Amino acid sequence: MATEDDGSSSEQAAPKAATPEPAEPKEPKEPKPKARPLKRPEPKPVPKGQGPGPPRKRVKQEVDSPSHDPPKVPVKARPMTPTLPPRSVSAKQEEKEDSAPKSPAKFPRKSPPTSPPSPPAEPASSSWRPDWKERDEDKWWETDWDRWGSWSSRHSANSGSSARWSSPGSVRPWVRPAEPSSPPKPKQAPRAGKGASPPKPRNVPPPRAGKGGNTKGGCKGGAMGFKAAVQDLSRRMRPRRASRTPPALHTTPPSHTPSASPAAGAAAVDRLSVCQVQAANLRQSAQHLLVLSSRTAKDVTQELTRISQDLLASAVALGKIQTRIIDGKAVSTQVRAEVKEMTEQLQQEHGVVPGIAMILVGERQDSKSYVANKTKAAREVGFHIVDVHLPDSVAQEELLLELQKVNEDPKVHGILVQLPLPEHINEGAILKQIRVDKDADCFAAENVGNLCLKGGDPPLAVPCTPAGCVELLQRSGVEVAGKSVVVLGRSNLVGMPMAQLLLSMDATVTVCHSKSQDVARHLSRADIVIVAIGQAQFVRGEWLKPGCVVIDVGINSVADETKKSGYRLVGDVNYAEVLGVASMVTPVPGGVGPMTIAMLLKNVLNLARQSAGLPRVPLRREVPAVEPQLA
Ligand SMILES: Nc1nc2c(c(=O)[nH]1)N[C@@H](CN(C=O)c1ccc(C(=O)N[C@@H](CCC(=O)O)C(=O)O)cc1)CN2
Repeated sequence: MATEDDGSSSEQAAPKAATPEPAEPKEPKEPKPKARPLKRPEPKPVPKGQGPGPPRKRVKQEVDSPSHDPPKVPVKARPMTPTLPPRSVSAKQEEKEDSAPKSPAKFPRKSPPTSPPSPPAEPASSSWRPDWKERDEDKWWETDWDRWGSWSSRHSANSGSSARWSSPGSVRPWVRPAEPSSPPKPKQAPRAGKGASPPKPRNVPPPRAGKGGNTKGGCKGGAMGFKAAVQDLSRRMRPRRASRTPPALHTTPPSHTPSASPAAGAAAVDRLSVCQVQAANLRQSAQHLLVLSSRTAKDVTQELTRISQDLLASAVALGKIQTRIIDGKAVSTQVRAEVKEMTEQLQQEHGVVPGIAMILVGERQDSKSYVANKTKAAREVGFHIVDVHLPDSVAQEELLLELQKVNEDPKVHGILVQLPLPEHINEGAILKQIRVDKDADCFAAENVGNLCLKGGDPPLAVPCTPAGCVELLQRSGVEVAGKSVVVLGRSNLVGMPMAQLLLSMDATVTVCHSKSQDVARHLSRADIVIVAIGQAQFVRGEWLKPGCVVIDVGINSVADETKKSGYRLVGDVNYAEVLGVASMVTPVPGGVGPMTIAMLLKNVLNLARQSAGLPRVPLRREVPAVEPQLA
């Protein structure tokens, strides 16, 4: 895709200076589970410290016209300081929210329990479904502000794929706890050689009268056809030479080596075993469906969903899930190209050039690098740029004065104060002074409030990183409405607004944080997982529900002697383990990070449009839903 220098690759960005109180990546103390053989060496936590760059004495305020001057902070100027590796972006936020020291036990590294407590009874779908049918026009994400409606429904589904998830019969059930099985009873073994549960036979619930008065043993609209089909499925699933005791799933993933060696032979047996268990499970599922055919369509749909989950688990065990890598760099390039086009149009048709003020305080290498990349990206799309760089030692009043200037500058439509600010500056007091209609990051209380309010005004901008995550999901064809989403982290920058955004898109959102119990259990039920906790490679593959979508917001450095810099960037998710389990994952670097910058540009464009009385541009392109891919 694009080769343009967007500052999003690890080559382009400068190493990030550490903060005085760095968040150490908390690596597991427990031994790793036996099965999924991971050759990845444990990264050593890197000592972090404050970047030693001499504080600048000058106050720089430069006005940059589009496509003229080179960046004020050269992108390639990145002193490689192995002892000053980039620190986690989200860690700092998490530090701020929880003053108490974190204990690794708060995010325990352990397998999801095989028998979690029974889920609460699912509410009748009609009583809790959002009023999406009436509110097709309220999907603010892809509509003009003028058509703004209830915040709760503004993302509501109006597409076929959404309806699929919202219809009464297709409400995705909770992942069931393990239940005592009836024969054939395969010996249970961890998924893909790890602690998770393989498909398990379920107890058949006693038949009951179906809703809608259909008590005669049939779903509405063709029970006999369905029954016959299930019988046929059951017959076809029956093993030709059924073994009395189905073999257990093996604890190692099947090998793909040619079958000449004894090891390959053993691997083939492994694969055969897995297939046999899978067939046994399917056969039992079909039998179960036979019983369920006397029940309601909802029961049957739930059972079908469970079967598909079991199939996904089997696919994981067989090494058959192909995890799609969501290319944030490519998507961000696309978004920036769209912003550029719309900027040109805005200038031609209305004579408005979007203007952004970037306020950077201090000499943190990471902040300097991000601001340099933002400046470069803003220049590329044709924005007017005001670049303010203040020394570390700047007084709060002086910073406020600079802020006042850009607040009053009519050429500036969006203001960005790069975070974090030095310790002696009251961050909240500064952010409060940004004019709400120039709040490019959606930090202002009014904008944050509107993000949360049902039926309130729309926020004038959307928080950049969460908006980037949503954009990645949408452009990857991932439907959010009705899905179970777990957000790990509750920072003001990512976790909190992310959860609100997803809630407004009709997701069922669970927020886990440093005080949450049994994070793995929450994760094992999530269709979509968004991780922003600032702990290197914290989320394990075995915790995840097969086929889920993983968005990794973390940026952490770990020591890597093979690199010239002495470190490399990793996310909050154990990427290697997630491959083959999740249906999609964002990499680090090259995932969410570049989207943060692209969405900032989009925010500023929209602020400029709104300042001219124009509606904001749609944030979304319709894309077909993507199902998990099997190899
Ligand atoms: N005012 C703000 N401050 C901060 C924000 C923010 O959204 N507004 N977010 C973060 C930092 N950030 C943007 O400012 C940011 C972080 C990471 C990236 C990025 O492109 N990362 C690359 C890797 C970069 C590297 O090699 O170091 C990637 O993930 O691929 C962009 C922006 C805190 N402050």
